[in-house]
Amino acid sequence: MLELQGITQIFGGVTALNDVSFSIHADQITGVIGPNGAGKTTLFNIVTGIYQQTRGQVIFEGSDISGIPVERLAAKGMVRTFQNIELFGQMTVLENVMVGLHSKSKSGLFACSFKAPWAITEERRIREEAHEWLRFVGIEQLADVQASNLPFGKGRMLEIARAMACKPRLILMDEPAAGLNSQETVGLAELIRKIRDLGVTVVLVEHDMELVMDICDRIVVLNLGQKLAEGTPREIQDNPEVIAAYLGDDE
Ligand SMILES: Nc1ncnc2c1ncn2[C@@H]1O[C@H](COP(=O)(O)OP(=O)(O)OP(=O)(O)O)[C@@H](O)[C@H]1O
Repeated sequence: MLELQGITQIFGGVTALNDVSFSIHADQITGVIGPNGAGKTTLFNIVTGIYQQTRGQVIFEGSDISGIPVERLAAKGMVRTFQNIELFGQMTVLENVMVGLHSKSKSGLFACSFKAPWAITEERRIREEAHEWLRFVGIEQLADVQASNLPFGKGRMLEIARAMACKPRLILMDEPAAGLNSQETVGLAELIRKIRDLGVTVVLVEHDMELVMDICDRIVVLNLGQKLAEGTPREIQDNPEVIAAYLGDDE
């Protein structure tokens, strides 16, 4: 579904990624892990068009998407969430999801703002669909709250609802558990599984090893800008090189 081929990223004198290749399989949850500075965020930024890699190719469903900006990737079926949640703070929770749906609707924001009859029906449909996504992530009761007033954990759920409203085939999540308490992290794990079970491929960069080992079907380990290992959670946990470079740090 997504293939990274020989990705190299050099910033000035720093080689952040050095010839990294791996594939993301459809309908699976893949975790990208590694110590601080391993190159995880850089890799996400390359896949989502924020950085243009020095060398290598990013292939999504058979076509090269290198350098395509994130807004255009959503139309191709790929969305991402950010480590620092990015919401429209002055809008309500519901409106934050509706914005994403409007950008895909036939009538668009212009017709809606002039209340054309077909746009009113469309508006009703979009509102209902937005409610469904809020229900899906478990925050429907907060639909009318201003987004800037949301507690952090709920904001993260909203960001995921908004991304899912784009009906992606692939969702990339940058440290989705960062800042969540343990109860919220359990809820996040359930939600990520539910997303996978809808047939959406999930890739996450994450530091919470318990979460990664619990939910991922596959794990890719980066270290010092290179791929150190890939495999199932069990294979990764038993890999001596991974233990030495990373997992062993906690012991
Ligand atoms: N825009 C940039 N300019 C220069 N160097 C950068 C830039 N972005 C990242 N780097 C360097 O590239 C390397 C990889 O950084 P990156 O943020 O991708 O690692 P990471 O695995 O995401 O780390 P963390 O877990 O701390 O978020 C680091 O040495 C970092 O200092």
